[in-house]
Amino acid sequence: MSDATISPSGLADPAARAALVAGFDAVPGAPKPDPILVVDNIVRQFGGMTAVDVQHLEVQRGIITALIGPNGAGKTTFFNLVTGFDRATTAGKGAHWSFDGRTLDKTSASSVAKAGMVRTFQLTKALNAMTVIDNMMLGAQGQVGENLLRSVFRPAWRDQEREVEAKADELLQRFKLYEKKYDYAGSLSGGQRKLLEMARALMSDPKMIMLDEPMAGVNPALTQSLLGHIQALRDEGMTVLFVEHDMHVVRHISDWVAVMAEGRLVAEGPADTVMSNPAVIDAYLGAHHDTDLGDDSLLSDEVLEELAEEVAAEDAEREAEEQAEGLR
Ligand SMILES: Nc1ncnc2c1ncn2[C@@H]1O[C@H](COP(=O)(O)OP(=O)(O)OP(=O)(O)O)[C@@H](O)[C@H]1O
Repeated sequence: MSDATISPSGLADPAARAALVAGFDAVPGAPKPDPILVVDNIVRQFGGMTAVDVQHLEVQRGIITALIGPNGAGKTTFFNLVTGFDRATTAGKGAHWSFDGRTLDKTSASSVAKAGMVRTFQLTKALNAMTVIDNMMLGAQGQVGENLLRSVFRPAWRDQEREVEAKADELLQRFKLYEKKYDYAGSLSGGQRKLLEMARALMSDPKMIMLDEPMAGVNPALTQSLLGHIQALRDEGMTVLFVEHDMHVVRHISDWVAVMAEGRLVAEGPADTVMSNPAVIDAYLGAHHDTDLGDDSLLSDEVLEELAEEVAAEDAEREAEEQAEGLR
């Protein structure tokens, strides 16, 4: 570890974080002083379509990194691959990724979670039909044994269960869900479910948490609360990697931003730098994606002119086609 890396108490000090990220090159695949996740040559094809082709990515320990990109860029597929929920087309053919120094290429999803890298999922129907506390207990599966039912017959299990429940209670208090402990997860609001997903992920004491669109469908008041929780986790020393479409959120909490487009990593850097990077603007506009990049100044005269030219060219092409049709 270099001197620029995190202190045991985490990177709560904004100046320390700014100093740390100032040391990274703002280029795709940039090396970092103390990466917790290192990915090489991870490719995923579906039929003839390449959904992910990431040649090298390092995620720095102890900070919040946002993974952004237009719809279909491959962000969720990338999450699935590194967490063992999907298999790279290059598996066994040069794909390599390691977490906290441990190779994960051939590791199952549950082993990845045990290694300390957890991701959130939308609550499925099955989980909606369970109570909040049962969801939490499920999040701790690795601790009470691979198979909860089998564990029932172990004498030590009851004690362990009590310990795990105490931990669940603590997390539910922290995420303001304790009053809902015995409610069905399906009865929670969208925002509360996001909080539950996060709380459940924390049951396994991860070193890194991966959040897939944590703010989607959350009302503004709860968004603030979720953002606060994410920042608090980082301040306590956890590494956060999150996918998000809301660029205001990305600007607000990210220490570093990685950008994917058409499966590839196309840019990296601090939020302000990345969002004014022409490759990023192209990726979003080129995908005809109407994402608000969170800063109207991005729509410079130059960009507006380019857009007007593109629209005019498309109109002219359409007119020419219509005329040709008319002549037939
Ligand atoms: N199981 C699958 N079978 C076939 N194609 C898939 C599958 N999963 C993803 N894809 C395709 O791979 C590409 C990347 O999808 P992915 O969901 O990873 O993108 P994303 O960046 O997460 O998009 P969004 O922001 O819209 O969630 C898309 O073109 C998608 O249609």
